[in-house]
Amino acid sequence: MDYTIVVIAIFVVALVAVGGALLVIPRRQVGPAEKKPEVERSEGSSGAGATAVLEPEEAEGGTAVAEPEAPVVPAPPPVPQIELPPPSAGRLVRLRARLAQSQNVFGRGLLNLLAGDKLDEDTWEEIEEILITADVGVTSATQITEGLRTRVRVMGTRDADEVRKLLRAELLAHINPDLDRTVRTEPHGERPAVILMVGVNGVGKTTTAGKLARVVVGDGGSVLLGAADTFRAAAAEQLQTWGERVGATVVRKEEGADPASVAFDAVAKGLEEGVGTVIIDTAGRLHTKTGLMDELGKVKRVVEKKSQVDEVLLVLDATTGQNGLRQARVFAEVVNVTGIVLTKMDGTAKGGIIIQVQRELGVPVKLVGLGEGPDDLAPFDPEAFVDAILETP
Ligand SMILES: Nc1nc2c(ncn2[C@@H]2O[C@H](COP(=O)(O)OP(=O)(O)OP(=O)(O)O)[C@@H](O)[C@H]2O)c(=O)[nH]1
Repeated sequence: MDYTIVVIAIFVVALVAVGGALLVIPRRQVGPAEKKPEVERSEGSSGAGATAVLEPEEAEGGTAVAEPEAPVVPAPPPVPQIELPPPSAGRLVRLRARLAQSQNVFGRGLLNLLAGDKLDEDTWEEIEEILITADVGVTSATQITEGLRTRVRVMGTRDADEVRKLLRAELLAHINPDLDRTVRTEPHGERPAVILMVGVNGVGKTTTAGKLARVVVGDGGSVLLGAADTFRAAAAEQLQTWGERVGATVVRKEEGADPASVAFDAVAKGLEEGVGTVIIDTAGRLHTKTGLMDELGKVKRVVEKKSQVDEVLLVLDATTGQNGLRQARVFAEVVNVTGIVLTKMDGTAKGGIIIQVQRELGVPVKLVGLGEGPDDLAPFDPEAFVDAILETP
């Protein structure tokens, strides 16, 4: 009997022990699975290709329950920002400080000498030298000095303001304010105006083509750019960027393609799109005069099958002085240059080049580059230029 009671007691204890264990074990197993899997999105996870990263412990053994993936919506392609550049009017006035800064030596040097105690032979020689140093050219420097000397004598004045006025008038007369400096960008009915940019590499030709496109757009026109400088692939690339910024089509071909065919296609496309102005950048390598003549002559002839060429703008780097002038002469001999663009005027004290180049080529300076910024190209205004040189308010 006692034995039976002992056996029953052992059985009951064993039953309780097994039951308790059964109750505890399932709980432990449920624990980790209850935990929600953490899903971390990589940067920019809103777009396509977002990666769910599992925590290491879950990846090892736990049953990770991933949240349903949100439908992947591809990011829209970036819309190029089309800029609206400022109009051309008043640009030189805006950039006057830069001009005044670079031409300061030239203007102030002259004014200081003229305001000195004595105006003798030596002083007049110094005045002439300053003008020559500023690239005015020997002939013009002599004429300006003589003209000023006569005016000062006739007026019998040494008053600083009066002398400044006389110098202003003399310089202005040599820059010739009466020349027509209009850049002909206006279309002819259905036909766009065509502008050829010529000049040696590195003078800022491609940049100027891009800046000019902005001037035209800023003035309310529409533009197409032709990358006929097929010599350098980067030039077409550069032009493409300029075009995109103002929403202009750029016609280009592979490196080494025939520049004339690019120019022809550009004008044809310009007609088709109904744009007002087609600006064509050319390579104009100065390897030989005959080569240059062939290349530019062909471009011009081919373009003229579609439309007249309204402007041939010769781009010159103002910092290159006499070298630039030599280049200018060669270009003027091979193509009918209708206007000059002087770039990098912000980087030289030799603003007198304007007088010399106009005198040599008989062609007006129409635009000046005064910096690397996209809108640092201004229509040339003789009065604003002289006032900046002399810092006249
Ligand atoms: N400071 C200053 N830099 C300028 C001006 N105009 C152009 N540049 C710079 O001159 C450099 C040469 O300009 P590009 O337009 O590439 O010269 P390019 O004549 O077209 O040369 P290619 O494309 O090789 O024919 C660039 O760094 C321009 O930013 C200007 O008015 N002032």
